Amino acid sequence: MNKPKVFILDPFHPEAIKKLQATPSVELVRRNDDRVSKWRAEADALMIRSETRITASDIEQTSKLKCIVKQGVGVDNIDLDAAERRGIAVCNTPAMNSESVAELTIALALCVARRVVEFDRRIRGGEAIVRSQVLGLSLFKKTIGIVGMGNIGSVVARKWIGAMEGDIIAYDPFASAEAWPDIKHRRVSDLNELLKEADVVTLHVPLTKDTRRLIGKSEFERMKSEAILLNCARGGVVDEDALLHALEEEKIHGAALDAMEVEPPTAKAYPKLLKRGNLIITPHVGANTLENQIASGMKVVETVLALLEGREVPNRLV
Ligand SMILES: O=C(O)C(=O)COP(=O)(O)O
Repeated sequence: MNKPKVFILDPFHPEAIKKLQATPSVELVRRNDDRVSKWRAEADALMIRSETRITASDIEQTSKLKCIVKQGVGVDNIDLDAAERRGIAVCNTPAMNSESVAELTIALALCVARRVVEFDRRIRGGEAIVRSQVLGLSLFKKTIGIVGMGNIGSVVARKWIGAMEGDIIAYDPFASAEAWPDIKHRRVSDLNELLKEADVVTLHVPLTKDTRRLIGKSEFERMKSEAILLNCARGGVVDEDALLHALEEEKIHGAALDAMEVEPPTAKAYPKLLKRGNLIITPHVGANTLENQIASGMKVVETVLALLEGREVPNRLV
């Protein structure tokens, strides 16, 4: 009998690949293999991250695909309805990257507040900054507004309390009122209330039809003039034209984006945004820590092997 074939379509940590190579019951087809384009016809299992898009048409063309296992949380790059129609299991690795994404979120908050990247850029550009003429903002005891109080949002809250001793306002229409009893936070049912009161607004929601452009022109109008916006979630959640306008008009102190509508973000795609001094852009690396890549990669492998053996897994979405 032929061994089930596992196709790896995105970059995975070598530890995870080694583990699969050492599993005699499966055959591995890696991204650099010529056969990789044949995944629709030949794959029993797919391993992906958020780079590869799996459309309804891709799924309809598959002949024996049993599962798609996505490293990370967001599954907006997979047509879940099409997978469900074909009885293809889709799994992710929930909560595994929370610490890494939350760390980057806090790092970006501090960098924007204290203008770290802006100063570095200006100094490298040859400017002799007069330090008495530049001020940052302190985040000590400031209020963070967390939009999406799930696994990642809750870790951001813990770190915020630990590092800044600040308050938490959370907006999450899907979390139960009893969620996170050990984290001191105030839940609001109106996003506007959070936007009005938060010194830092941070987004930790999936990209869905309800969250697309959640933060647009009127939301920026409601934010404090010293507010910082952080997006380590998905590009589509922020209206990027409205953000550009808010930064140009100095309606907020600054922003940081680890996720953008066009990735990788380039000067060609974002000629004006990339010129803003009060904006930090990172290339969707919230989950890119060595520790998380190893742990999450191994979790994906474990999930694929379980599904191919017909075992149930708790991280199955459809
Ligand atoms: O967890 C997610 O959804 C992420 O965005 C991380 O995706 P990545 O594994 O870095 O492609």
